[in-house]
Amino acid sequence: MKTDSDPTRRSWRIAKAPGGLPLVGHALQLARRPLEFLSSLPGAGDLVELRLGTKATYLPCHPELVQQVLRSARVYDTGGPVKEKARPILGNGLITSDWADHRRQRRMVQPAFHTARIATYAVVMQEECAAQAETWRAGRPLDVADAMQALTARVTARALFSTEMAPHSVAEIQRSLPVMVRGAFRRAMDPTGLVARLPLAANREFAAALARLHRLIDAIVGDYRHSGEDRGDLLSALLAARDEEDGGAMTDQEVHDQVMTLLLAGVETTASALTWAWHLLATHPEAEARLHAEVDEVLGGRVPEYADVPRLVHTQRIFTETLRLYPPAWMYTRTTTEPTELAGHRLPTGADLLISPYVIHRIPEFFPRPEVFDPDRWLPERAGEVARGSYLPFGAGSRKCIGDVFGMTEATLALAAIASRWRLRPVPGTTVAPRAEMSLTAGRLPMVPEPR
Ligand code: HEM
Repeated sequence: MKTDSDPTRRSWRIAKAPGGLPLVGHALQLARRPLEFLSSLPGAGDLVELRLGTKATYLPCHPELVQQVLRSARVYDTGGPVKEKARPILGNGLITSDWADHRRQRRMVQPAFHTARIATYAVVMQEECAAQAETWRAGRPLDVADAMQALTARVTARALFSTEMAPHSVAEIQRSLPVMVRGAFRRAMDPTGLVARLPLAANREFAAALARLHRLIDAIVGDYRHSGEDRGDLLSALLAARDEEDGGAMTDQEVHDQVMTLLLAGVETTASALTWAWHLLATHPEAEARLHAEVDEVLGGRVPEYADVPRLVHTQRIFTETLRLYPPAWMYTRTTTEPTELAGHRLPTGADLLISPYVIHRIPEFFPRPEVFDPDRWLPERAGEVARGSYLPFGAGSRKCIGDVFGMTEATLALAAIASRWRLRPVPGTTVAPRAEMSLTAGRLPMVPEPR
């Protein structure tokens, strides 16, 4: 990896984003063409000020500045209007909690993602990936986005709850989660808060889906609490967690909020990235051929399992590179809790910052030929080309994705299980363009499976 130059001696370029309008500032540009607009800003400076309405908001366009923000979680806390809108949906879990409470929560949830636990969840991943590959029919087009969403919803739900309640709960989560995610995104994007209050069918569907999910999670948490067994799943780990400082357990409401948070954070992100991976493979035959060669060699026709993951190195590099080009968490926010200084620029309390892995991952200074899908840029001998701290699909610091290993393992197993049986071909005439929604999605992606 490249090393940093001394940040104290650096002279940072501070700039204002061009083209703001009176009253709305840059809000329309951000709402209409977020990826194009944000990606145009690193050319202007290392720290760029834009206005959302009348409020100054900052986009750090250099990895050192992004790292500084993400690693100072007390000063740059999660916050702002997006978090306030997420609270009624997610309650007070890892994503919505403030800095002080987050530390305690993270300590409690972390053991559920311990390597030994991931190995257990990998059994579910292995079964579901093989089952997904089984349902496809040669020559019959399928919506890959839909298939990947179904796969990751089933994996996450079964990793969470492994009991006899699983079939019903998995079906309910598959039905209600996408409605909940769409509704949450609409609310996050509406600065007025009015859309949520209109008597629209979409709002009624959202409220019903949210109520069903809450009821389901309440019932399952109640059942687990009653039985007291460790079923080896995520929920058992959450219920068993004890705070190392005060020995306390999480309340049912706290566990409930963590479960909602894990569902919202874990399903669509992994599904979007997997969908992009299939699109990239179909349009990059050399990477696809090497994937096929690797899965044939490592698996020899077997269903992939956890122990295979370390040997599926090209498969992992494909997913790593997919996350660079199309990071599902394309933008997230922080708000300052006290006056501070970034890049030598004074920021007041309450200043909002936008962190965009999508923007950083496409700056040529940090990723040579950034538009090119090149899984080999992650070969150990080429790792020096990538500037330290510039690869951010899972964030950084104390709020870094808790499900990063879970997601990587799931995606590696899914790519290997499916690629060992199928080659996915694009349906002619389909145009694919990234859509910056709750995740960075490809929208519907019809493809035709061909047996290998
Ligand atoms: C490829 C898949 C994934 C990507 C790209 C991704 C990305 C991210 C990012 C960027 C963050 C940090 C956001 C911030 O700093 O504000 C995050 C946090 C989080 N992710 Fe993931 N994630 C993925 C998969 C998962 C999975 C599978 C789970 C759970 C099963 C999960 C659960 C969470 C949780 C709970 C948080 C909040 C962590 C905290 O604040 O302590 N994610 N994720």
